[in-house]
Amino acid sequence: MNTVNTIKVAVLGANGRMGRTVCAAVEAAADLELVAALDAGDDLAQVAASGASVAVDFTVPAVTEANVHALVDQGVHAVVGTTGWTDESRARVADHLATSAEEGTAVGVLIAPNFGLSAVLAMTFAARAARYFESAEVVELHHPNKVDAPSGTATHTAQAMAAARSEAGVAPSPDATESGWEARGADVDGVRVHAVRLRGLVAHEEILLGNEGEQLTIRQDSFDRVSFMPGVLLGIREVVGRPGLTVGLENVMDL
Ligand SMILES: NC(=O)C1=CN([C@@H]2O[C@H](COP(=O)(O)OP(=O)(O)OC[C@H]3O[C@@H](n4cnc5c(N)ncnc54)[C@H](OP(=O)(O)O)[C@@H]3O)[C@@H](O)[C@H]2O)C=CC1
Ligand SMILES: O=C(O)C1=N[C@H](C(=O)O)C[C@H](O)C1
Repeated sequence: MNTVNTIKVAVLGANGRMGRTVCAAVEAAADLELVAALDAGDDLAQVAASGASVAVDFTVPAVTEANVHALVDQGVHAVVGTTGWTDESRARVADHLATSAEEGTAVGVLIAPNFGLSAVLAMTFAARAARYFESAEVVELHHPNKVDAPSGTATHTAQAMAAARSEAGVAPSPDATESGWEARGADVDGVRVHAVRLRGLVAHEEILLGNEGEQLTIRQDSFDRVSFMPGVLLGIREVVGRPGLTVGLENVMDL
């Protein structure tokens, strides 16, 4: 379907697990039109040439930042699910967007470590609960084809929990470990994050919060990549009206 009101969408990483699912979801949406499906080796100039106003990036951590800069240069809005972002790489994108806006092109970029509703809610609940518990740790569990660890979702979760704990003046989680630190997971702003890679899994996260005599466990499970699609489609529809950088779907959903 091709009407004047459709949003024209390009997908980067279109042959990947997420990219294939996004292409199918965009093609099935009456208000969206898939105009370009690009993968490794394709020329990104094809994005603007296709008439796309929004590009969705599900590629690999090594290339996603360069892709986003190229999209901003083309005046194309970006919805980014690829992981591997840091404070520094996000700041470079924010600077680029500000310069682009000053020059008259107001582009929006949405970077979300997880587009699944259950994951977004789990992260939000975890951030709210984190200051009420002495101990806080995160376990993320994924399929063994995943190239990065810890997951973007777990990193985002731990950072939000750490910020809430720091703001509330909560002491570091108690831990008497003297040796074998490699078994205690990654230290994300003081919150330990453990990564499991197991055949049969898709994407799962467990947030563990403990006090003397009690525990709160927040768990979310993504059993199928279609679960990310409502969030991705929401991001496409929203990003065109949100110039500048937005990080996290929770901000688009006003959670
Ligand atoms: N935010 C969210 O909700 C979610 C995020 N993710 C994240 O999305 C990313 C992709 O995951 P997944 O689909 O499983 O990974 P895949 O490896 O299945 O897909 C990545 C695709 O990107 C391609 N690619 C590599 N370089 C480029 C490039 N320069 N331009 C265009 N395409 C390129 C790869 O090609 P080739 O194989 O030839 O290198 C591959 O086809 C990961 O970072 C993952 O963590 C995943 C699920 C949900
Ligand atoms: O690689 C994946 O599969 C996923 N990656 C994202 C992450 O690293 O958090 C989102 C989800 O967990 C699936």
